[in-house]
Amino acid sequence: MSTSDYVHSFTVRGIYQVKFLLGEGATGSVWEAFNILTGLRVAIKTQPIPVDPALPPILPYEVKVYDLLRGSEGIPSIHWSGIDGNQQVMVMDLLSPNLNGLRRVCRGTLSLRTICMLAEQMLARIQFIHSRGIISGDIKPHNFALGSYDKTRTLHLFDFSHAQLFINPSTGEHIPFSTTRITTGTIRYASVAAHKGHEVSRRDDIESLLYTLLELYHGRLPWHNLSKRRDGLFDDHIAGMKEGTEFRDFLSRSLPEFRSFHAHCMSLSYGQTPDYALLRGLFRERMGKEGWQYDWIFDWENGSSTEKGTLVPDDYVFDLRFVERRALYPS
Ligand SMILES: Nc1ncnc2c1ncn2[C@@H]1O[C@H](COP(=O)(O)OP(=O)(O)OP(=O)(O)O)[C@@H](O)[C@H]1O
Repeated sequence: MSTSDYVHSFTVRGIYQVKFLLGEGATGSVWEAFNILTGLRVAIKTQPIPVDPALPPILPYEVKVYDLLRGSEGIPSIHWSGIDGNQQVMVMDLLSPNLNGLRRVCRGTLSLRTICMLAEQMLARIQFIHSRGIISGDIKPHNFALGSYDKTRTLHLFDFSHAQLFINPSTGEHIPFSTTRITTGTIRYASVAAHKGHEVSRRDDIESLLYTLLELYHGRLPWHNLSKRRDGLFDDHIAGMKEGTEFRDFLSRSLPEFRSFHAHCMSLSYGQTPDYALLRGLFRERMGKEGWQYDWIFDWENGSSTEKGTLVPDDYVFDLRFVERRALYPS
């Protein structure tokens, strides 16, 4: 993070004082701020109003999705949204660093115990959004984070800029299958069907969750280097790897839980409801077998007791903004 990230200082609606830049994504910038009346710390996502009025505004779309998901555990609350100056703005609950940053703090990989606890909450979040007729379209470590204040044990799912309804609200029916879709989301975690331009459904979120968990556990996926390219040159190659022997070999060297997870993903047809309980059961069973408790104390809080420890010395101020900037633009 460069020093220039700290000199930005502006208020939103005269109430929220921005402190610093938390991160930047494809659709906007996210800032940490506080309410000058109450002191409450919040996150603010901003996006310049498109110069061309024909361009669809993405942030108001995301606000609508949050509206449909309002009030549930593990989904950040929106405090205010609208236009301030020349920006679209969304004021939301402040979250902790995302799982990609935390994996890096833990020297690149997370323990199986932490993976099992995360899987429990990740599946609950995904099942919830699906129950509201929404698919994320962008399940990845970067879009999960623990909360702040009294929610530091609750994993949140956020960033719904790629979300879509899979149920047509007027007919109540599943959107029809098609094969002309442009691949959206993040290539590294995209499902094979998404690579092929097939319309996505709940199974694709679940397949992306498998890649997410595998990366958190192993530190990298077989197509890691290829997926760093931003020009899309290797996208087809990555799709081939996901279906090919390289990934099957990778899975055969991995845990039986992930192999069963993968088998379930492959068994799902378009429009079919995933068996969330079956998937949760895989990790619950492992927790039981190992005699582990769901205490929600994750690797990054307990570095001293794990063999490899974390990258953060005990006396260091726990500030992951420095880690995250590199995570967004990996070398
Ligand atoms: N509520 C929040 N609290 C703390 N950090 C947040 C919050 N929302 C987003 N961030 C961080 O800000 C960065 C960008 O956020 P986000 O992923 O929402 O943006 P985006 O433009 O939609 O990104 P993408 O390119 O993944 O679509 C990420 O590092 C994320 O962890």
